Amino acid sequence: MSSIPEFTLQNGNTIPLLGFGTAEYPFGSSSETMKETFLHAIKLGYRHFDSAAIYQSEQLLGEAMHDALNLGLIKSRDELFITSKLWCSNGHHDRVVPAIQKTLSNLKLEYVDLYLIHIPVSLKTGEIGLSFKKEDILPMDIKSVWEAMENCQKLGLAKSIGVSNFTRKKLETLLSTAKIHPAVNQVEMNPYWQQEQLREFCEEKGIHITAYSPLGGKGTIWGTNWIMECEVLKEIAKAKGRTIAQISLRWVYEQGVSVVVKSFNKERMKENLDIFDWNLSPDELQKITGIPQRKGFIASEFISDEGPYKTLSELWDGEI
Ligand SMILES: NC(=O)C1=CN([C@@H]2O[C@H](COP(=O)(O)OP(=O)(O)OC[C@H]3O[C@@H](n4cnc5c(N)ncnc54)[C@H](OP(=O)(O)O)[C@@H]3O)[C@@H](O)[C@H]2O)C=CC1
Ligand SMILES: O=C[C@H](O)[C@@H](O)[C@@H](O)[C@H](O)C(=O)O
Repeated sequence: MSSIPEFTLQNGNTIPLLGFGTAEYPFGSSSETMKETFLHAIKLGYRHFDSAAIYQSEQLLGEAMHDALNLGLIKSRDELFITSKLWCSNGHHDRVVPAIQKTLSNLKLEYVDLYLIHIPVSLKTGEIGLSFKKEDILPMDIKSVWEAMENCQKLGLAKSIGVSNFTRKKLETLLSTAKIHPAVNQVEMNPYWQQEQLREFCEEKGIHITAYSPLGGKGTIWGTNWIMECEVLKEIAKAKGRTIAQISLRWVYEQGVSVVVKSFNKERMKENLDIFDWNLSPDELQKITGIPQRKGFIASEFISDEGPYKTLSELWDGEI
């Protein structure tokens, strides 16, 4: 069984540097086999699980954890690092604590290790889903939503709190009033979207980055095939006797961030864990740094002629 290195967050809590993504699109489509997949992941040595209210994976993750305890795969819940996320429809001050309480009841846990604002956009509707109306889109009131996130930590419902898909500008807004600093910003990061500037800013502020879609999210509505079809990565993989997925994951890991990768296939779940006892050469790293940059996940469903975000540049504060 592989042992996954950990990183100590600025609040002293530790996060395993490789985590298991639980988002399978369409959400809810694999619920019959999901629990077994999560249990198998625990058997293989995954300890960090990345969930979200919108993924419909919380309940099955909760059941898998329960089974893992009963089977003796883990001795206590504390051996796991569980992340979940606040969906946009709950991105309002008074909906945050009830939302984490619902998440905890789905997971059958007393606390999550990390609770994140999923996307810095709010929706008027109370429903968790992607089929919202354009007129429901609102800019998030970051100050009041973050205050409620801080309450989640103060109440012991989350050991750490953080954000996801936050640009530098939105982090600056948040930091200007935050009493508890975000421990993590979970963002897209892979050889096609290396996030150099955001990483530099977050490092300065002590905010740990978790990379999502490290393989480009191949096969999802938000992802692309760019990584898995990349010639530069293909060549490096061939020369090293590794797979493209392993090269991409190793590159992300070598940047000093944590990474969450999703595979529900037993062989690939094992393959993705095998990235710790070898490394990329300076020449290989340089070739990857030279890959022209393009962002895969653009969240175009939040763009509307009526606003608040009329263009991608407005939504992403000029970063794309
Ligand atoms: N905060 C946010 O907004 C976001 C967070 N996330 C989180 O990050 C996780 C990972 O990102 P995600 O977008 O799912 O994409 P990934 O980059 O992890 O890619 C997942 C896809 O790659 C396939 N795959 C996995 N491993 C391999 C391999 N070794 N070889 C070939 N194909 C492989 C998977 O298929 P298969 O299962 O068949 O192996 C799946 O189709 C998510 O599950 C979620 O938890 C993701 C997007 C946005
Ligand atoms: O976490 C995964 C993704 O963020 C996903 O939940 C959203 O990206 C959603 O598909 C969207 O397009 O807004």
